[in-house]
Amino acid sequence: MAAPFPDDFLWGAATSAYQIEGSPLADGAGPSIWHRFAHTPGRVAGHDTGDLACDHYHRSLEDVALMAELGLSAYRFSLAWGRVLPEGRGAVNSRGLDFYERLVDALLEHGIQPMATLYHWDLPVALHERGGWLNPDSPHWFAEYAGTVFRALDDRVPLWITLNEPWVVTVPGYLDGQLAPGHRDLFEPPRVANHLLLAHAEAVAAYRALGRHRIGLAVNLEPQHPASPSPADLEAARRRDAFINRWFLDALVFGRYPEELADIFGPAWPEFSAESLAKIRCPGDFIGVNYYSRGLVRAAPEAPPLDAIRITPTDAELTAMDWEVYPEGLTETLLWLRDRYANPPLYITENGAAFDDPPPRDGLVEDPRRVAYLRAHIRAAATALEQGVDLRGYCVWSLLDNFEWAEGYSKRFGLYQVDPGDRTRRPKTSACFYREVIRSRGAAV
Ligand SMILES: N#[N+]C[C@@H]1[C@@H](O)[C@H](O)[C@@H](O)[C@@H]2O[C@H]12
Repeated sequence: MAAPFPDDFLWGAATSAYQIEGSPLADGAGPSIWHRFAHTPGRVAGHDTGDLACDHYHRSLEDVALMAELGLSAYRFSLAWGRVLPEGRGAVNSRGLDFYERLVDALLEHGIQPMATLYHWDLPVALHERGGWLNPDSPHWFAEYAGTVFRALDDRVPLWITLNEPWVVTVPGYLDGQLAPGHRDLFEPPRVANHLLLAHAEAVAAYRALGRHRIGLAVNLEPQHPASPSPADLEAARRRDAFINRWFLDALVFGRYPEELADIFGPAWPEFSAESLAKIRCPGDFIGVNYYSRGLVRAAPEAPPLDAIRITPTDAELTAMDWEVYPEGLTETLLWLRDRYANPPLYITENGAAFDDPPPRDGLVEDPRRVAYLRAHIRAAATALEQGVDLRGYCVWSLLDNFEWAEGYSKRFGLYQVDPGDRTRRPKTSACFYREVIRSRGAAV
């Protein structure tokens, strides 16, 4: 196929600190809520923790060499807040910053653009004990942390993401309790979400003070399709679209929350002042899109507060996460962003799939289903590009099999398999496929 991807299109892979680094308390680092959550019995499958993970903290240069072999032009990673500021505020841990400076310098030496995420869910415990994202001071804490990192790295990091998936921080973290900090409360999520948006805005302001212009926020998006044409299912899909797709982006771009949220949360939805709404209006310089699948939605009065649930289709291919393989939903999502938010610059900051990969044979792991998934989704991205979407990059989730949050190490998204024993990295055929895609600038899909 003719490759619509421009020569400066960024081909990347993505990871996050707690999921790959290991050594969460090494060299003066302070514990995060994920360190505490993973060490709480019953919270993570198989009692897995991020204590070792992929041991990236000691193998980062080896991993940069793998990225160079792939021919990546970008690498998206996150910084562990507690490595930089062990108490979340105040004293800087220079050994923590040194780790990230070495990583960034190695990436640049290999011609790989660093794309740094400031927050990928690992809030320092010291701040959580002060109320965490429920505390009205949390945006100021985040801006202090962001400013510390900008001053140390902004001369070498061209692309910044403030928050990864604030919706996941808010809903699994504070509404249904599946992820750290594991709260289950109807009144906390609206306040947490508002503080996250204020934190994003304060970090962007700190960044602008440096005179730079390539900062955004990464959101999880999935088109919501009614399971049937019934009015109840149509209404349920609309509500879930507001709840997942529009909650944060409408706030960032328009300075207002979708009206459905007041219906969904009822008395738990606060009255936000015009001043507060004006402060969260901060679209940044691009939108990061994390896309995995769509939502097939039916009305569910038995599932408050949304009264809608995502169902698993019986006649579709599913990943190991029981997510439908639905590449056309990526095109739909990118076109929706183009039309709703006036064609903003976009990066696909995560796209990938978990499958139950076989053991390696002669040092290679055969993963044809992941190859097919990536091929179909890169093609879907190309279709959106050809329709005028300002798409500037694509990152596979993930470079390495890693700690998949509450699923532990049971779900594997990597281009490289990580040996559960000695953490040896072994390429999968999807890594070979992606290397060819990058070499051909997308023509090989
Ligand atoms: N689940 N899943 C895979 C992947 C997760 O590993 C990332 O940390 C998140 O940003 C996002 O949820 C997507």
